[in-house]
Amino acid sequence: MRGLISRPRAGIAPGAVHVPDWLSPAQQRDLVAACRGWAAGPVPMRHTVLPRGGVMSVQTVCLGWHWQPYRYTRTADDVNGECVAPLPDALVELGRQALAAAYESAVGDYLDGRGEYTPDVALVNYYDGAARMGMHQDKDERCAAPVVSLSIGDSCVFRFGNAETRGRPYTDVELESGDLFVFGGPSRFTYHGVPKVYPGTGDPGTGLTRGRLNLTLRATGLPVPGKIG
Ligand SMILES: O=C(O)CCC(=O)C(=O)O
Ligand SMILES: [Fe+2]
Repeated sequence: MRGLISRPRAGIAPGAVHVPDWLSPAQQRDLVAACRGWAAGPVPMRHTVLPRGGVMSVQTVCLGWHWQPYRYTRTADDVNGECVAPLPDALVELGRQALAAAYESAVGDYLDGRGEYTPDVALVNYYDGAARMGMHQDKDERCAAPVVSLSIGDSCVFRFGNAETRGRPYTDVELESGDLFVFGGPSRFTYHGVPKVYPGTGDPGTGLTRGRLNLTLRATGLPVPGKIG
């Protein structure tokens, strides 16, 4: 929620930047409406089942590629076998703007050999009041391009740790609706998680009356269909 006192942008670790209130209220409303559509299909939003049978409390729908622990596929074989919806160009563009906003004049250090950032997958995560995400690394990608994370709705504690263990040292950052968090470069493989969501803290004006939405953009490094080289 936009408070009286604006929160400053913060470098949390080298390559990890928190930009509060980055999305405008209109952008948040548009993203909530779009997420509702993506959650409906062709692959419905669902709780991901982990390899040892555990079920994530967070619900997820993917765009561009379908993510399951350890792999990306074009079809959602663990859900309904349908092809995932494409990643909209508007989200790629938003990812590029996010990178520029986070890294400012240093953005060039985080771009690929072509001087670009081209995410090809978005995970849309929904947290109800009880959902959490354990400490993990985003490491199923064959590409070290930064991860862009956008938050809408209820505030949460985002725990940003270290690249060696799930434990300390870590920094707890409160992510509110509209906040951007980017981690790349030396922070790209840092363990992170969401130990707590604060129910009822989101502004219903976003269109999300309860819970928290997170959009995570990543570049998988996997081949683009129909493109050679
Ligand atoms: O919800 C968040 O802020 C983090 C999501 C995340 O780490 C992931 O989807 O890999
Ligand atoms: Fe993650």
